[in-house]
Amino acid sequence: MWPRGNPSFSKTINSYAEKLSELEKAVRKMIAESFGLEKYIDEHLNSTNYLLRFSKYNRPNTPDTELGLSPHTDKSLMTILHQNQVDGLELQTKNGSWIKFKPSTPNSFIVMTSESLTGWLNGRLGATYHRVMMSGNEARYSLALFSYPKDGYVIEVPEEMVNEEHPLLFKPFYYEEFISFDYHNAGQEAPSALRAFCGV
Ligand SMILES: O=C(O)CCC(=O)C(=O)O
Ligand SMILES: [Fe+2]
Repeated sequence: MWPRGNPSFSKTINSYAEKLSELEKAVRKMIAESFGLEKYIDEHLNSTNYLLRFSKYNRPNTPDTELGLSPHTDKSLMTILHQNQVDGLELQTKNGSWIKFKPSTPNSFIVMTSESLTGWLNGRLGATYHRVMMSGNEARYSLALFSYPKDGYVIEVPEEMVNEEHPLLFKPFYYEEFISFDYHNAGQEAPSALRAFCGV
């Protein structure tokens, strides 16, 4: 888009991503604490990379509602989404119904748990199944920050997460191998690519 670069845009986006990654870390720390996993937090947070994705969804070609993005779970640890004033994100509840995400203010974010976090927590938090549905006359813009484990970091269920009530669900895995598996087995999306990849 900018063959000679755009330092000012790049600086703004970098500082946005930096702040958002702090939010992501704070939430992941709270989740880990709620499961008594304090001793793993520093190592976990320090072995994370981030990716910020910009998306534009054109307004639908028809007066009806159109699919903007197919239902899926993200493969990351967590995803934080921020959008313009045009809604469209929908989340599936446990009973299979879809609910619309309505940000309470233009500055609201939504934090979603994704498959790699499910893997680390031995399934104790599910991955959010979500999609984008477009209606109306305006384009939708969204920014998604994905957190994911660095190459070479083994995601292994902590022993504290395994007991009689919660038997081990996942073998240790590398994120990069999981992504590659998912890429080559796109049909395995639902219910869980992770289960297909490294389920016990
Ligand atoms: O645009 C959105 O709200 C959702 C984007 C999304 O689900 C994704 O990029 O994985
Ligand atoms: Fe997604």
